[in-house]
Amino acid sequence: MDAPPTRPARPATRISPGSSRTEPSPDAVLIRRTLQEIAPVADRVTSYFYALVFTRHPELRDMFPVAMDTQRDRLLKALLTAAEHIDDPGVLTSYLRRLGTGHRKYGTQPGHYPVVGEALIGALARYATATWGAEAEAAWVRAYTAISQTMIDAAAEDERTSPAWWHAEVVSHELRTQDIAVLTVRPDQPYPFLAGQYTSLETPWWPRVWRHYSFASAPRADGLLSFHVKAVPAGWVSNALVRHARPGDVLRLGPPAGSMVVDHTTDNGMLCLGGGTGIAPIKALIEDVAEHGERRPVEVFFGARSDGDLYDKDTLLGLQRSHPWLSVRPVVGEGLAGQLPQAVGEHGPWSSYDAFVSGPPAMIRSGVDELRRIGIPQDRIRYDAVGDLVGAAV
Ligand SMILES: NC(=O)C1=CN([C@@H]2O[C@H](COP(=O)(O)OP(=O)(O)OC[C@H]3O[C@@H](n4cnc5c(N)ncnc54)[C@H](O)[C@@H]3O)[C@@H](O)[C@H]2O)C=CC1
Repeated sequence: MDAPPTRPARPATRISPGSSRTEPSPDAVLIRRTLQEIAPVADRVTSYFYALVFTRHPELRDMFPVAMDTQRDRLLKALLTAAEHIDDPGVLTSYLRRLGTGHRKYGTQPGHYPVVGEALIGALARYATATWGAEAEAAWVRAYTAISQTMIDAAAEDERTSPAWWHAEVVSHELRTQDIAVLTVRPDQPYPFLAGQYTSLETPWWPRVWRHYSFASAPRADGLLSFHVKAVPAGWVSNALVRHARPGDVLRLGPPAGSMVVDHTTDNGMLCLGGGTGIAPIKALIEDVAEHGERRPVEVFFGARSDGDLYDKDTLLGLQRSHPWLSVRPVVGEGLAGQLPQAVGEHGPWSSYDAFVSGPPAMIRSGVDELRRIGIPQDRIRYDAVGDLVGAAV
């Protein structure tokens, strides 16, 4: 799941606009103006921000991966995203709380926040020269103080009930295709999560490089967790997991996250689109419905580029045989922008269904568009853009 960014219509973990205020506050106006000004030079702002952090506080360098190219802008991006939505406390608070608890696994302490705040202000002052001044600085200081306090409080609260991370030993590694492996791991402590959620994962081969993976099973009585991993070109973590991981290796897991979960208070039908290894959390959702003894219709479309890529077809067809309420339709095609959503459009009607979409970012985008087109309201379409969680909040 070393996946590129996406911009779906209702990301469960992304901050979206929607404030009840009609007029932005003066602080929000200044913050947005600053953000607009730095947007064209975002790369330089990012480099300068990290240079400030590491030159002033070299001891913090060890908290970040050795090679920062893939991850280096996550922290800054998260902070800028949060600041942009400073007027939207409802959405912002839950985002920041996740960000705060998710940072526990990096070893983040309350004392680190002022360091980051200084670097943030330093980088903005240098690159947003047209907007910068006493007022803009005061607006940013207020925003950052609120942001960091929410993160610190959430981390402190989480510390009372959860570890900062879990160790998990690989207990099985099954190569399903040349590039796809199914890994099962045993966490060292109970790991509570909901079917459809994902976690962040670090391998021993790439310390401090974390990637998101969805759980491929609902919570199990034996506590084991499973993941479907596809080795993607230049994907350090995914290649390590597919080609090097063996039983006995120990990974680290962050906390669970994501809202692509089953609402057990309704018996609406479920329409699930899973593309490639995006079928993993859909399989977890099916198991969840089966365990709850529900009889709601579950219709799954499993998209893959070729027959060989339908690596989990037998498991899904097996589930279909044991559950009369479940229907699984494999959809195969090469490079097919639009084919999976089209298959959904051709069946139906779906207007009384809840929808779940999981897969590559472009598939999520076109899938969500198609689902809306066939009449499923936005608020009944669930997905987590796993490859593109703003700021890698977990
Ligand atoms: N919770 C989630 O959203 C999860 C997402 N993923 C993501 O799923 C992806 C899986 O990668 P692969 O197995 O290589 O998938 P893939 O690239 O082989 O594509 C899988 C399916 O999606 C379809 N698809 C791709 N682009 C499309 C588009 N623009 N419009 C319509 N359909 C499109 C393909 O035709 C195929 O049917 C990764 O990006 C991974 O990060 C994986 C697990 C969970």
